Amino acid sequence: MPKIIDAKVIVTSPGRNFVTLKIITEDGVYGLGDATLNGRELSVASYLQDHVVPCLIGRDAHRIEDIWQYLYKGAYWRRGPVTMSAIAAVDTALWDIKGKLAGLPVYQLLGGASRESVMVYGHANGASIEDTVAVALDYQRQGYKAIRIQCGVPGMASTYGVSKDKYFYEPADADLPTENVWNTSKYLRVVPELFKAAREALGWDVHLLHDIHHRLTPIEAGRLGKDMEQYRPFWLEDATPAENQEAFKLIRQHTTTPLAVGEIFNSIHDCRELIENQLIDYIRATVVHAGGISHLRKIANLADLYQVRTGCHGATDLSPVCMAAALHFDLSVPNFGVQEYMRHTPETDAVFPHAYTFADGAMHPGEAPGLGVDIDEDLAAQYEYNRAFLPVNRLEDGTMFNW
Ligand SMILES: O=C(O)[C@@H](O)[C@@H](O)[C@H](O)[C@H](O)CO
Ligand SMILES: [Mg+2]
Repeated sequence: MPKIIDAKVIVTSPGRNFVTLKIITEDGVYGLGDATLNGRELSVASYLQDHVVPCLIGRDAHRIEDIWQYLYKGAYWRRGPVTMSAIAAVDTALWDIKGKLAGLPVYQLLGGASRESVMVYGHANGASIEDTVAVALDYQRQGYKAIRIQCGVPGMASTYGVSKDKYFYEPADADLPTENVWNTSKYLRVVPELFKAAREALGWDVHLLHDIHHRLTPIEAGRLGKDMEQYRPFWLEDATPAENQEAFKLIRQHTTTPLAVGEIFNSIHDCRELIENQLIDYIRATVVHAGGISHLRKIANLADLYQVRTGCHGATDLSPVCMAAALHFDLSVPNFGVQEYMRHTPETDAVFPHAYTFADGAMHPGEAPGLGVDIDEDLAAQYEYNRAFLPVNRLEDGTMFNW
């Protein structure tokens, strides 16, 4: 058996923070797993270092499901983003090891490719409608078949999803949370205008997506969905906070615009009600925050029964290790929908050399055994952890609101 003899937690910050688990077996084969929880990174690093690593030593790296159950049931305190990100890191690293030992890319172990490559969506954002459309046109020229569009709201100083740098969006930008201001009625006016302008400039052959970031009430979301139907969005994401999943019934009653939810979900139990009641069209859970490849497959299998497709979260705070794992998963599942792809900076790519590639609006995980992603530990050591927070959001009268 490939016995686990060591596991290290590597914290690095090549432009932003990443936590990576490296599991090493007796014969020197190792695997990597992403454990990054944006803005709360060190809690997962400690969970792994102090509470998980000691339990891994001496175990058979081939027994992925057994180790998953051991960590999940054994912790007693089930679920939650910290626990599930830590378990995800172990699970991902073990799939990487299994692939390397088998001499096969992970997608082959998951049943093989269900498609040639996976469609990804890029982020076009700008301060104004014109800026956003110009960036979206650039994405279209680069071959993207799906583009998320977000623009600044007139009369507001800052808006979620609109960054200083047009191409490298990074919301965790300060060592104490930045405070943003929000006005729903101004926002509700600008989004249909943005989509109208984008359809006029980009045509109808490209998929257009939009992220609401949990900021609407169900009835506001229903109205926006209805206003947007004429522009045929691919999806509206996170229309309303998803703790109250009943809310989606109200949205559904009012619109046929497809709905996507789930980037902050961490287990199948968060997804189940929305999927079984057919209240969503795309499930956004991904490898690092939802218990790893093993657990995400269970979510996808449940979703497949209800024609709900996958749309894995793929922001820059998910490391290239998560991106690689997501691509192997995407290539294999029957009910794949789309994969989010926000490019990492060259500094991040240098720390995590990887086999995955982008061409013609789609990505492929490559044919390297395992996940096809590595970590340059010497380079990683040069980038010290940098405390960084996601912003908070207030209404104009000062009320704390959803970010
Ligand atoms: O859809 C998305 O990519 C966003 O919602 C993310 O940028 C999200 O805000 C960050 O990943 C939070 O860490
Ligand atoms: Mg989102």
